[in-house]
Amino acid sequence: MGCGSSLPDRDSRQLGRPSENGGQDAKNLRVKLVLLGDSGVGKSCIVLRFVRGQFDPTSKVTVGASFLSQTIALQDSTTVKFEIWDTAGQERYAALAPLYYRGAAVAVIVYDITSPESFSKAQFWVKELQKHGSPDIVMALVGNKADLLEKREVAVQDGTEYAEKNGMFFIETSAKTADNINELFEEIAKRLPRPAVS
Ligand SMILES: Nc1nc2c(ncn2[C@@H]2O[C@H](COP(=O)(O)OP(=O)(O)OP(=O)(O)O)[C@@H](O)[C@H]2O)c(=O)[nH]1
Repeated sequence: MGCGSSLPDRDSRQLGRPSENGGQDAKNLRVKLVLLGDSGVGKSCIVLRFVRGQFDPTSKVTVGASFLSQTIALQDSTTVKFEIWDTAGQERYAALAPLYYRGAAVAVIVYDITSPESFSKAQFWVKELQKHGSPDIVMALVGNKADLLEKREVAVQDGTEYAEKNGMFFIETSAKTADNINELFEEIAKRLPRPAVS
């Protein structure tokens, strides 16, 4: 289960079913977020860094999917509770992905800046979500492992341009150094549609 392998049972469920959104008001948002991307790009490590502030260099592959939640407070005193579904990137689990992205308000599509194949796979997931995801889904494109600069094979500009063309937010992160991890989730939180106040 990747970087999630060291998580306590209380918060981690393998092969669980996603829950529907709900239980939110204008000041306390609750959003379902799904992470998609090739195996090994660092999805589990991004979640572990965001939720626990940890990094596991011996991270193992995710089986099925795992679930974690984390709440952040924004400057306008809004809180956002992210219900995070970290999907398995291995091809054998691809058919399960719709279970996790269906009804998701946010999709974070991750590639590894040292792997052009993972960038192609990210584009596959963007197209899949454009066809089958919620029409108003907020999508973020993430180039992870930004600490491996000397091994970079995907230019920043390629990520930026692809994201712009597809109406996505783009950021490069490092789960290893924590660079831009909190910023990723804060930026997503700012872009969420706010529920109408009655
Ligand atoms: N240098 C570097 N290594 C990273 C980073 N993020 C993850 N890794 C390493 O990349 C490998 C895969 O990370 P995971 O988080 O398990 O990858 P995943 O995308 O969840 O993979 P699946 O579970 O198979 O879908 C592990 O060895 C991590 O230690 C990063 O930002 N920098």
